[in-house]
Amino acid sequence: MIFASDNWTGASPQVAEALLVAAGGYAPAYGGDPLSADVAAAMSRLFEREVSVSFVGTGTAANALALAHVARPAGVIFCHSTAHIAADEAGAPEFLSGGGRLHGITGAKGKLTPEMLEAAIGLYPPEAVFHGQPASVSISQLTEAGTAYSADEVSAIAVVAKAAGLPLHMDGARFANAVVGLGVTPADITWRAGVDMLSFGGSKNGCFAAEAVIFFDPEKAKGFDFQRKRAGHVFSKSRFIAAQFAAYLARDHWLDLARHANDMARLLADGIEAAREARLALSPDGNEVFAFLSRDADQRLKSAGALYYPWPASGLGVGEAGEGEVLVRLVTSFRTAPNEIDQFVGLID
Ligand SMILES: Cc1ncc(COP(=O)(O)O)c(C=O)c1O
Ligand SMILES: C[C@@H](O)[C@H](N)C(=O)O
Repeated sequence: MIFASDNWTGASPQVAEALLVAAGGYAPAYGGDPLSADVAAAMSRLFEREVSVSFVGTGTAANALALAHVARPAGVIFCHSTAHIAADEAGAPEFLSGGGRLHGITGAKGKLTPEMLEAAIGLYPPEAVFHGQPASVSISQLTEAGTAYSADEVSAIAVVAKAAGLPLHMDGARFANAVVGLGVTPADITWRAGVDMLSFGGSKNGCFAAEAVIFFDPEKAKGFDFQRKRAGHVFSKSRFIAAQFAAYLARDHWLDLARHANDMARLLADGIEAAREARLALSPDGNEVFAFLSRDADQRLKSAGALYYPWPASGLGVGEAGEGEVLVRLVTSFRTAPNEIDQFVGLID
């Protein structure tokens, strides 16, 4: 019963096999290999328009470098207060952007609302040199609450960002889970909805370490690779990141992996809803389940070897844990087995 994080999960056999095949022979270094070009073409097909694709090694690098690329002096990056860029990246966005600051907005279910974003931007009038100047907006898809923005919700955020002249970034560490959960195309919830830059994550969903920054207008990617190089993310053997993505995207393998993870999360959420010693905090849109467990159930689960994290209620908009309860995050993955769910549910019933 491993529900700590999809960061704990290994790699898909198809991705592993592709990496072994790519290990043979020679190939031009630093992105000049044919496989890297193939992946760029595959991503353009996937997003139904020409896109630029830049590989990086972690989701944090993808986020921080994308936001650094659009940074401004005394720039302010608007995001959710629980956003990974605010809570779990050790100041990488601020550091790589040369001192940009994050302005956290606490909308329910891990989401920004257009109204809250507009109000926050309004706190930084252009002539107010003391407060800094708006630089960008970043949303997570899935959010850190395991929820997904609908295409209309993304569009509404983009309208406010564009009205203020701000680029919109999407942290897609779990983008695959959002696409499957929403039943939409990748284009529908990105550039068609006004997203300018996407951190396209593969590491949590079956790759070893494969992340990419996608610009939906390749013109706006000019100069980005200098950001990437000086942060040490221009890979000498780029073909090994490319090989992972090639296998990941082939025949929609990435969606199959995410679909299984989401299905397991739904199964888990249904079991929690029916249980006597647990209650669901939020209905999952992807592969993250937030639940209140009784402390007795929490103890029983841990004694049985279940692994998961307690989770702060702030930003979820679900209220605090009651007396004798604990709020936890349960993350499923492509490797989660139905019998793990059955075992977990059997211990909270
Ligand atoms: C929502 C979200 N964004 C970004 C990241 C960053 O990824 P990494 O840990 O690879 O830097 C994570 C990590 O799990 C995440 O959960
Ligand atoms: C840092 C931790 O939150 C990680 N991003 C995860 O989702 O597991």
